[in-house]
Amino acid sequence: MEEDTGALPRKENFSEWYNEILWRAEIMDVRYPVKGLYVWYPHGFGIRKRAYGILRDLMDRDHAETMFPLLIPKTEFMKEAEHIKGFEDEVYWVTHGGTSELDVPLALRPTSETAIYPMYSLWIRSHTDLPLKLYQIVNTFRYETKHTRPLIRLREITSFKEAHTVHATREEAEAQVEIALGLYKEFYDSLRVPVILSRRPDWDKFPGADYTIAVDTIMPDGKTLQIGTVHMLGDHFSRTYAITYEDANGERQYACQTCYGISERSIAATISVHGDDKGLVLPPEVAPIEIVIVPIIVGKRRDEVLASAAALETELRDAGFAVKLDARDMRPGAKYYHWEMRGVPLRIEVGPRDIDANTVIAVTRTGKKTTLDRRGVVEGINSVLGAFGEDLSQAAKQAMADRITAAATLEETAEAVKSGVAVVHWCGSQECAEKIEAAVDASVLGSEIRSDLIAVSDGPCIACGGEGTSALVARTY
Ligand SMILES: Nc1ncnc2c1ncn2[C@@H]1O[C@H](COS(=O)(=O)NC(=O)[C@@H](N)CS)[C@@H](O)[C@H]1O
Repeated sequence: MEEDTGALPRKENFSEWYNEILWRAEIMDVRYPVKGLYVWYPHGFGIRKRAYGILRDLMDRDHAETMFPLLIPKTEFMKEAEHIKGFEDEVYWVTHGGTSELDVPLALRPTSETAIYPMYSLWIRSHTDLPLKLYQIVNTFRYETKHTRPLIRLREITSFKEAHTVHATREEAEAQVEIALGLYKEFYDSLRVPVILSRRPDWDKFPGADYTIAVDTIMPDGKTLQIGTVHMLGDHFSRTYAITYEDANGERQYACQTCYGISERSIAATISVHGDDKGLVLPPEVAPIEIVIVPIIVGKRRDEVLASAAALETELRDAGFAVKLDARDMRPGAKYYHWEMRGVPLRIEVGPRDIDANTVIAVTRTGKKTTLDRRGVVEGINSVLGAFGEDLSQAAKQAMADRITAAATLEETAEAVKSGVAVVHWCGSQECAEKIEAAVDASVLGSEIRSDLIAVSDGPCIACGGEGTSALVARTY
């Protein structure tokens, strides 16, 4: 990769900062010659690998991972009316195999309900087959006509984790919605990304679902990014795809389902929420390189310093850290710049003075400097990295809190959404939502808000004065 040493745009110019950080920190190459498709650089892929490793650990608690085919026959895809309506403008179709036309066109999965549920119908016979909880991490394809953006709005979603669960009763499915939301909360806590949960208005729910609960974060420019969704499907799809089971009394019942998805927007949020003017700032949990060791070479003690640094690298690697010794023939400052750009959480400096004092200097990516005893250095580093992660969580939470404003009128709402999220009272009607959206040029995101940064209350709808409850209004990605 060509090394560019020019300064990054300031993060306050978020759009320019985001575009530039993707290549300067070697996340994605956006030069692939198909709109909405991008290429992972190895460093970016390393972040994805670790983030999705955490996601898999969470999902594997009580789901099984599998993989369904990419191509979906039009006959199956066209069965669920609402689902089709929601996706017909976004589906890619395969119409030929080689030079011969296919008798049934095949859809590239935009999401996999219509691939999976015909198989669920074959697999599920009795209540003893339930609950069934599967997920897959695959690429999906959506012909997005809005502005495409790497990691945020893709035409090939390369990291689409979709879970599809089947239950004997609606109560169980409702409980699964809560479990899914808990898993997503844990996942984003690991990424140190604060989230707000809310129920999407009916016109914004997943096509074919009863209701959708969304997980949003607030990006540095004040716009929200939907970084996960959980859908209660009820028996809509089980009726369409004949997913039935025999209950304990031998009666045939329709199953009740949920599905929930996360994409590489999770990576976009991590990069955007934590990054600064010097580049990426990665939580230790997802950093491809957690620690970089920089030897401070001073004249005649060069060999001694390099040997000490190499011994430290081995000890830290054996302790399980993703550690790298940067012994390049380069000024330390240039090395600091290189690894700060790539978001390495911790730098360890080793020089002659440190060898004499039997210490090392630990400097976190956000500039906190600690002198650690060389003996017990692993414990020292663990506590420094733990504190660093907590600091990231706190800073991100404070940044989100600073962007949430209670608004009692349309004017106050219009002001608040310029820099973040407005919390307003809304009666829940589509008519008032449209009035609010037209007046403030932002979207009614959702109600039934769950966030420890927002106190939900009742009050007069800011559009009609009727009985309302707290709802989110914001500009969105
Ligand atoms: N074009 C896109 N690019 C990147 N991420 C996307 C895109 N479209 C949706 N997503 C992400 O994928 C998540 C799940 O997508 S979804 O349509 O809401 N839900 C589903 O497809 C369900 N079948 C979940 S299994 C969304 O919450 C959003 O975070």
